Amino acid sequence: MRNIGILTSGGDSPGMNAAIRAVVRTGVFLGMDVFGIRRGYQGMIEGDIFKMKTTDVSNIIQRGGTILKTARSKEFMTDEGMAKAYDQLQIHGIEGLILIGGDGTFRGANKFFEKYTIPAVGLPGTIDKDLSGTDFTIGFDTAVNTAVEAIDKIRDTAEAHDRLFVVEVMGRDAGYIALNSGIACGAEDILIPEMVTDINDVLCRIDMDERRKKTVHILVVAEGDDYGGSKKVAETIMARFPKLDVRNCVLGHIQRGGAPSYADRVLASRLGHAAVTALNNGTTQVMAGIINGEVVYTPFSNVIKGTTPVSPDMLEMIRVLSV
Ligand SMILES: Nc1ncnc2c1ncn2[C@@H]1O[C@H](COP(=O)(O)OP(=O)(O)OP(=O)(O)O)[C@@H](O)[C@H]1O
Ligand SMILES: O=P(O)(O)OC[C@H]1O[C@](O)(CO)[C@@H](O)[C@@H]1O
Ligand SMILES: [Mg+2]
Repeated sequence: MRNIGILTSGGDSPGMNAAIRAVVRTGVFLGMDVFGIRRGYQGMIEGDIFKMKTTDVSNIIQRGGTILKTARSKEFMTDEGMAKAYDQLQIHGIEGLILIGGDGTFRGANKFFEKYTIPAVGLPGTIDKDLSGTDFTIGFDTAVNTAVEAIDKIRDTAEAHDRLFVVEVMGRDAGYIALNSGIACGAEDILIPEMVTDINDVLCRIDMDERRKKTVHILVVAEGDDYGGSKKVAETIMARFPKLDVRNCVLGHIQRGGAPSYADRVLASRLGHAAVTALNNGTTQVMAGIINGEVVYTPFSNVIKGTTPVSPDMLEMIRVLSV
């Protein structure tokens, strides 16, 4: 393969730049021309494509965001949009694609391959870690560390005022950021989409904490939790415990930015290198991931929407440690 394209798609995640760097440098090392496609599939449709040099990826390994920019493209979900994207690949002579994104990005890639047989290899770039086929996704570690830093600060002020905080972290369909930041910050409770939230149980645990004279309560809620978000949880608690001083804090997009952690830089570098090598060897429609320390390739169709159930031992541990 002579010419390959690379794009980032869906929500950005810290470490995407490190992945772009690894892809460009591996491609050039293998004698390929690597074309950057800006703004994900939307840029592919619009022909926002340029040839990348190894120096274009200098000094980016430590930077958050994505130098290629990203987008969610409604147009790519139409036949006309895909046809325009294919035309642009033909114009630039691009024979294969490296896609850094999440489940939606890979779903799109499979549809595109069915129509136009352009081979693609993916890298898991999402803070949510809502993909099977890899132990970690690029950006997850950094996002959890950002959440931990923020929740630690919230605990300081909560302690000063004897307050209860309901903190919402990202995770549209997966509770891994909530689970891991909650454990790391000693949260009193953690609400995640993988478990049906019984609000009466949550209220009971607060009641028990009150009897034990706990003065600070931190509840970490994943945005995708089935009860309806942290605001509703906070309102329900206020209604049941009018004497408690309750605050709600939504951490939001700060979790998507910032310098990637060392773990995300290493993961991105390994997967970027592995993905280009695989594409060059004729592998297609797979996502490169790392399981138990080894690079593995999982077909896009198996990667799509995979959250692993949270182990009951982990939940039991959270209850014990928050006594
Ligand atoms: N069924 C589909 N057909 C064609 N294209 C799709 C399809 N699903 C998703 N895409 C394309 O992939 C893009 C990215 O998908 P999505 O917005 O779901 O993000 P993602 O890749 O899952 O990342 P994240 O969830 O981490 O933000 C979409 O904006 C769309 O252009
Ligand atoms: O970029 P947007 O549209 O605000 O998307 C937010 C969503 O993206 C994610 O950050 C994943 O990329 C989710 O955690 C969150 O629900
Ligand atoms: Mg997704």
